[in-house]
Amino acid sequence: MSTRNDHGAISANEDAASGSGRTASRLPRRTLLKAAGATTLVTAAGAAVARPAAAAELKDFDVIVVGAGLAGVTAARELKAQGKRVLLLEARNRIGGRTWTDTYLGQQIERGGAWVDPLQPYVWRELTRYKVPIVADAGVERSILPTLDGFQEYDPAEAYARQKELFTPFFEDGNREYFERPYEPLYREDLVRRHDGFSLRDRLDQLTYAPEEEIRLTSTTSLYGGSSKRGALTHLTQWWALAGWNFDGFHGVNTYRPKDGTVSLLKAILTEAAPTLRLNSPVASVEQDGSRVRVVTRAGEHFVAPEVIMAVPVNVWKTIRFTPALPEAHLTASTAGIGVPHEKKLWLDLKQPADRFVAEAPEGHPICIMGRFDVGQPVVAFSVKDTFDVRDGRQVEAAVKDILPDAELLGYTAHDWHADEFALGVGAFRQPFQLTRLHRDIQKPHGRVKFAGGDIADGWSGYMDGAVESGIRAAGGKLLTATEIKHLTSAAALRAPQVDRRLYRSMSAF
Ligand SMILES: Cc1cc2nc3c(=O)[nH]c(=O)nc-3n(C[C@H](O)[C@H](O)[C@H](O)COP(=O)(O)OP(=O)(O)OC[C@H]3O[C@@H](n4cnc5c(N)ncnc54)[C@H](O)[C@@H]3O)c2cc1C
Repeated sequence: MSTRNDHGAISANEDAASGSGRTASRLPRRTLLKAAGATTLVTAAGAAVARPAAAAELKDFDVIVVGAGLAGVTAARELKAQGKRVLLLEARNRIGGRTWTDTYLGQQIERGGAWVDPLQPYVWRELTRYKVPIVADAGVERSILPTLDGFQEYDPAEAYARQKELFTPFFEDGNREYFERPYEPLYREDLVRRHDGFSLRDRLDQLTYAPEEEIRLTSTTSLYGGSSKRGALTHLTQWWALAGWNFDGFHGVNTYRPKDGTVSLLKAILTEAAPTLRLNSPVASVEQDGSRVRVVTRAGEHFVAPEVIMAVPVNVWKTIRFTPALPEAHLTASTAGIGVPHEKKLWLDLKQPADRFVAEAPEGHPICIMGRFDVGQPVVAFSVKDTFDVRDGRQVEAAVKDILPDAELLGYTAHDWHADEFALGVGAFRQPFQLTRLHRDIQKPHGRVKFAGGDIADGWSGYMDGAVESGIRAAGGKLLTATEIKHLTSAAALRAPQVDRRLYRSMSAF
């Protein structure tokens, strides 16, 4: 491989030390890490002011929100609208959590969540409210799919037409009633129960596709944790229902992005919320005592308020000490995990191929999906293989070349979300039985402690939309009615840049 610089054990080690799990083959990391060590009080406008720890001056809050991802900042804004004083505690040195606008090779990239869609009413409403400009990717020119003896190139329209035929029976068994109201996943709990125990692998087995057909589907079915056995059929079916019960809607959700990155939306919400934001403040424990909740950071600072909203990923709950202990459902969910494990997102500097393509690989391959979605952009790739070590440049190059033998990899940058201690996975994708056995209970407060996050949303759980919905719910804000959702999604579709959505490939939330 010809490299402009090598794949960098040095930067990989720095990342491991910082606990971020990110591997950057070229980015200067020292500046970032230096900033991460400081205790910083940040104004809503984003200006950081270094301050000594001063717990005494930080006690007059009505609510403490833990986690400055999309759910946390949305909750903070809703609370502000109710006249509440909010302290927002964030573990990292940045806002955004599992969304993370960064740069690579001088270009804007998203290391986490990237795409938004008019079919997603909560997040689209926020984008509209703050006039955040939206762009559409250009769509792909080539589609590369696995066959039984390698990979084959197709015209994308042709490839997706076949995938549509294969995927549609996956969800449609003549009965759509079990997700009659997709934003209320347990509205027909009686019917959902019949399906909730099935994994995606179970459904593949039921449908008895020919091996050469099934292999075209497993990049999707294994995307939720590395094996098609992990993900629940009901979660994918709910997304399918939210997308309008059709393949085009489902595939199209990876078309649009905020032009200036997801961070532009986060900043807009945060500016309105104007909480006291404290970065670099990982919370170690949450103790309820009579009428107050005490939140203690790892550094030993403590803050007290009558109410707390935990807007951290479900997978992270188990790492925080709660007194009294978390209810069983919350602990079970956190221990088993709802956020998809093992996922890494990579950005590859490929000299060849230079066109816009998408390539899918079968279950078990180190790279599930990769593609270049816009002219001149680096190639984005996703891996859910537990043994794939993105710090090892040789492994990365071998995985890429296995799919694209002529590829010329010049460099890459990656983030391992599973190794990231403040995420412990990517977005939500429930496992069998988690919807019917846990979902309702883990949305419930634990005394004076409430929970928020895209992982426990009713609608687009696993997407940014779900994070907004959940932040509104936890803060006691007004959720959208079915009529409002219908109205918003059709109006939003008209405002979105018009492109041929058949040329886009869903990576679902990931
Ligand atoms: C690789 C990847 C790709 C994705 N692609 C898409 C996509 O294209 N479209 C889409 O809609 N969604 C996508 N998602 C999902 C989406 O990003 C998430 O569902 C959403 O951002 C979750 O928001 P949240 O606020 O619930 O959680 P988070 O964003 O995780 O926010 C939680 C916050 O809590 C903080 N925290 C954690 N522990 C502590 C602690 N102990 N003390 C204090 N703070 C703490 C974290 O640092 C974080 O800032 C993707 C996610 C990933 C990772």
